[in-house]
Amino acid sequence: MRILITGVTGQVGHALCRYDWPEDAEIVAASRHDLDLAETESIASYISAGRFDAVINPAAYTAVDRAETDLVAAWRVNALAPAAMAAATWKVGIPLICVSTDYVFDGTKAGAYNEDAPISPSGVYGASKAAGELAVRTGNPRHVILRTSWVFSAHGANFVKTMLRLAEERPRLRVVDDQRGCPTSARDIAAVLAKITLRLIADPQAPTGTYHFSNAEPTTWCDFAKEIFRQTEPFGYPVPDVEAIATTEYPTPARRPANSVLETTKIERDFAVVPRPWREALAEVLSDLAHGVTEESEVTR
Ligand SMILES: NC(=O)C1=CN([C@@H]2O[C@H](COP(=O)(O)OP(=O)(O)OC[C@H]3O[C@@H](n4cnc5c(N)ncnc54)[C@H](OP(=O)(O)O)[C@@H]3O)[C@@H](O)[C@H]2O)C=CC1
Ligand SMILES: Cc1cn([C@H]2C[C@H](O)[C@@H](COP(=O)(O)OP(=O)(O)O[C@H]3O[C@@H](C)C(=O)[C@@H](O)[C@H]3O)O2)c(=O)[nH]c1=O
Repeated sequence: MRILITGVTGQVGHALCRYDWPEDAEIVAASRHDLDLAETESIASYISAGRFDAVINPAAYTAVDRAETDLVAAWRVNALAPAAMAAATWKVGIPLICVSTDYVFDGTKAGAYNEDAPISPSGVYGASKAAGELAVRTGNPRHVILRTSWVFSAHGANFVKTMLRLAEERPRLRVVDDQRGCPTSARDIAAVLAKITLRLIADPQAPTGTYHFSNAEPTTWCDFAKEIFRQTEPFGYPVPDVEAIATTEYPTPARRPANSVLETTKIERDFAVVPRPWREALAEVLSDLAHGVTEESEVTR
């Protein structure tokens, strides 16, 4: 079986390429150079020529603040490209697995968001991802949209690596303590995406639709930062003071949801997925970073 993976230089795409796929899986890892998703017209021919059995699309325009002023570019990659992929995959009769975000919610709900909760994105990134979701839902009934949140890994850009970099530069960090969510390891997301993809390829009756997946145990960005430094202290990394601040004290171009905790019971039931606590996944990533396993090495499969 041939599986196309996009966004392979990113956190999730890279983890997917390093996943321990079964022997009979041929992974086609498409970088921007192979398939530029901003060139919407090229997507259909690439997919129809590829003779794939499934497409996994973690590629996205993920610069949340930059998207506010780079709207067309964000919409091209996050909305138009998934639309073209949905049409192309439906035409050749294969499933499409896309990744979406907790930022489709406005964060005003008190508890965790389930898959049926109304979406109401507050920024361009979230809105463009929501449009991509809609296009996938309407374009290919054999789809899974996996919403996740606060992704981190040893590879690529993320909050964990930002905190470690800032700790080298400053003795004191100020981090918002009134936005709640669940940090999620890219490696864990990749394992879930692989499981779903293999099931969809093997079973035409496999469940489809929208699913939430994150690591377990909601937290705030501030407590996430504190835990990063608690865990890195034994490695001899600098440990800054972390000051809890309100969102109003850290103005950003894009508004982030105050609560974007995702409820994961549906994916646990339908795909037998068991989310582990993010602190456990964080320990794995920090250990990789401390031992120089940055996962930057070339993907060979
Ligand atoms: N990061 C996060 O915290 C979260 C992410 N998500 C979603 O998860 C998915 C994976 O995110 P993550 O791995 O962190 O993203 P990254 O930002 O790490 O990677 C994005 C990937 O998309 C690729 N890409 C961007 N534009 C294009 C283009 N025009 N053509 C081809 N490829 C392109 C990038 O390629 P290049 O290197 O060439 O730019 C890169 O490989 C995304 O769909 C994102 O919306 C959901 C929740 C949280
Ligand atoms: C660097 C920094 C950030 N912050 C705040 C800003 C923001 O509210 C929060 C997170 O900051 P970041 O900009 O790193 O994260 P952000 O880009 O908002 O992360 C999001 O990325 C997209 C792609 C997603 O889909 C989301 O799930 C989420 O992971 O922390 C501080 O309070 N202090 C700091 O020093």
